Amino acid sequence: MDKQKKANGAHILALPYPSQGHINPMCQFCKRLVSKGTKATLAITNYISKSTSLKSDTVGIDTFSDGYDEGGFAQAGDIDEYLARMEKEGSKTVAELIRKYQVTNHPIDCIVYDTFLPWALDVAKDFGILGACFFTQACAVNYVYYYVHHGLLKLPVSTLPVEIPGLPPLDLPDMPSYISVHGSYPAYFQMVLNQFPNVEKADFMFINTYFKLEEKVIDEMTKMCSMLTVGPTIPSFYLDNRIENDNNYELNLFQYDSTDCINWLNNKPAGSVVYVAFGSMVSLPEKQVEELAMGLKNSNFHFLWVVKASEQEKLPKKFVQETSDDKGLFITWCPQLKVLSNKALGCFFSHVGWNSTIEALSLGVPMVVMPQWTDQTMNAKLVEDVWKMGLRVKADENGIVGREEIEGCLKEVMKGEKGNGMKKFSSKWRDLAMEAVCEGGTSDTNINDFISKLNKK
Ligand SMILES: O=c1ccn([C@@H]2O[C@H](COP(=O)(O)OP(=O)(O)O[C@H]3O[C@H](CO)[C@@H](O)[C@H](O)[C@H]3O)[C@@H](O)[C@H]2O)c(=O)[nH]1
Repeated sequence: MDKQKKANGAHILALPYPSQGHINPMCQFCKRLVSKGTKATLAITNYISKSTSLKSDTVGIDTFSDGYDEGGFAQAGDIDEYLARMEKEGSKTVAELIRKYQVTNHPIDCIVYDTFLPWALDVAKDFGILGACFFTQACAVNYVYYYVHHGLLKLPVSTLPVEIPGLPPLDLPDMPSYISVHGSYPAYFQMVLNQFPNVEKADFMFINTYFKLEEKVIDEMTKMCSMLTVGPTIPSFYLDNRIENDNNYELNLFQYDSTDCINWLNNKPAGSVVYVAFGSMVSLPEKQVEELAMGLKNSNFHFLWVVKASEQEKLPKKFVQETSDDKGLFITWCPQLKVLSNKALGCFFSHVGWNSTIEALSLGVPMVVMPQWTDQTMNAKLVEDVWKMGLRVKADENGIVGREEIEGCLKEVMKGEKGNGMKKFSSKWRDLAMEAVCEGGTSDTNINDFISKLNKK
């Protein structure tokens, strides 16, 4: 490396899976690296770049092709086709990106790639640069997939509960849905197992969790592959506040105006509002939307409900008329962290996507959880039985959660005795999240070690 290049410090190229729940943590991880003197460029797809106006003040943004420049996943329609073409086109266009930077004063030293895109490691190795994988989801979830990938847990599951070191005994509904409903979503299931075949060849393995949150399972999994916890990857303002102007997710795939909802929250008494949101992918059946609406209405708490534009017509009209304004507010997207950290918040009614979960843990907000699929079912188990900061609603035989169940769980968490215990646990997880990212904390130390190894190369 020549002198000029060395003086510029290391440059990493970050490659998230192109969805909101993967772009957010990867971009935040990049911001941490930048705050410690490393240059970071985050690659989004051509389609996302064309259809949004994403920009970041600190992280460079560049593009690659997933093979569907006119519509992304929706253009492909089929996940098998999407992943296959993304691997083919992505490998080519990420290589082009690296070549582009090679002739500048900031050549790429390392690709930090999402474990959902394991082919990126081959691209890194072809160029003789470092490859670091980044697991977005909880360690517990990934350990179950690891077990399946290595044949340590045979499917369909024949003996219950499943015993895996570092985890509580697991019944079927406690595991990721691809396992409990064996044969469901085969392409997605293959994708989560495909995180593992080449993982040992990665130079670093990062995971978006924090040590004290998943201590036992991290210790177990680390015996097999040496994971470095780097989470929670949420804006610094909400935890250690060491990074200037890092108070929001910058790369939003959904447009929104936050003024109204924050003003609305600011006028509500402390702990009085239920925040309802289901991340970027879940689409609830109309019957479930109706039961949720009635459960909220009957519980009589204030609520702030994120209903994406594509879902709005499922809302019962009478309910919207009766509750709009003072009792409830409907929005199509919001700055979730600003909402979760508002004093008016009492609890988070969530689908338990991993980002929403780790955000609630980091901000000390108790949850009522209604998992739908993928990792969410296992996250729900952890929230209720391991971290004890939330309640999981129970569905009927048709998979619908009724209004009484929703009302009962909301009342318990907001006002009940169990709710008081959950609030205490929530504060504990918040303190430990803070500790992990503050100077000398486990995540901070892992990030520092990575940077010093990177700079020595
Ligand atoms: O109004 C909103 C709603 C959400 N968010 C943010 O969007 C992200 C949503 O992520 P997550 O809670 O993980 O949900 P999904 O978008 O549904 O994430 C998908 O990807 C995750 C990571 O793989 C999985 O854990 C989930 O199950 C899967 O649905 C979070 O950072 C939220 O803060 C907002 O900013 N505003």
